[in-house]
Amino acid sequence: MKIDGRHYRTIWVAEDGWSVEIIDQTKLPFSFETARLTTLDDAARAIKTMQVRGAPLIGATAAYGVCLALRADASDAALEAACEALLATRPTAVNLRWALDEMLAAVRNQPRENRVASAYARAAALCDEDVETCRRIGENGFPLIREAAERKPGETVNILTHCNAGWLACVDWGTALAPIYMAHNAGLPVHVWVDETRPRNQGAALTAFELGAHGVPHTIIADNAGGHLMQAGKVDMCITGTDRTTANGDVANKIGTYLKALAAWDNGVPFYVALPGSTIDWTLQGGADIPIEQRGADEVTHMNGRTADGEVITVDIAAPGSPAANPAFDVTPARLVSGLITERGVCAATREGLEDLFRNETDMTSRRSD
Ligand SMILES: CSC[C@@H](O)[C@@H](O)C(=O)COP(=O)(O)O
Repeated sequence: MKIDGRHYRTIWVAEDGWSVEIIDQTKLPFSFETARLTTLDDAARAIKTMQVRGAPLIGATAAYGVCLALRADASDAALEAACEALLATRPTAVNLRWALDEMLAAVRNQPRENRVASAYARAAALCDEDVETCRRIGENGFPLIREAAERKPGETVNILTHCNAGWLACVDWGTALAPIYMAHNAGLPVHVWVDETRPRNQGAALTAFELGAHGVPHTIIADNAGGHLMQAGKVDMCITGTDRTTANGDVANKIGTYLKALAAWDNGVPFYVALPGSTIDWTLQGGADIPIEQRGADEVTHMNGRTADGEVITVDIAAPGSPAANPAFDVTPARLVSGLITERGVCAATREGLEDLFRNETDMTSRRSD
């Protein structure tokens, strides 16, 4: 997508042909900065500290992390150690394990002297595939918005989203936001309610930033406002992303997604979840088994912001000394999900729905656990 007229992906190989550049998302929305990754540790740190985040982008960064590790040491032991280190960075998004499996499959049987080139080729292909996958998610979700527009001619379609599942969370386009970009580009009148998404504010900071950069009308709301807006008839549909979807259609996504799905259910508002096939964990039969990342209490007790002087600072917002808990994701049961928007089409959030679209993948288990 474009920033100030220049097209960016969220991750790319630098002009030197080997180091990896990312958009540093910890600096957004106040400044647009890129960062350079030159080692495995850089890549692991970028994922852990959320310079890059969002399920598909975590996978893409891990793929390049393997490339950087192999440049230093292309042995089997180093390859295994790199995958272990990257896998340990964040537990919930299954795209991380998927991407590492893809990288292992691409390089494991190669002679050492070929491994670096094979790794870079596979990582680049993974990124290209992610762009195409997200574009197709956009195409497949677009008719849902068009149909909503047809039901209220001349009026704006209001879509609520949670967290950031836009191009900043992927390599380009996004998942939940891709259909919205397609609808906006096609001239449909869309408006997005952007949940601020405490504690890290991915909605207020990232979703609002990228929608604004693309000229999509949007309004940031406090996380607790969605239910009220739905009761007032001001939400036509919700679309979110997901970090892991289990074989029965349960979806893990940023904390607070479940409450939005409950409110949508109670108000008869369609609740769609957009995802690439790489986000499906066929090894899990239900959401209760999804590992939920527990992040630092400081993210709850503190907030980043910019002062009137333009300085970006962190401030305390909680009673000093009070403990805080920070589960970063929750699970929305499949029964609350109106449909899953994938690169292969839209399906019911059921085992049958997913298997119909991804028949070839249903026997897929992690290559690492073979
Ligand atoms: C296309 S991204 C889907 C999810 O990864 C996204 O909605 C989300 O929850 C991201 O969480 P984050 O903690 O910012 O990585």
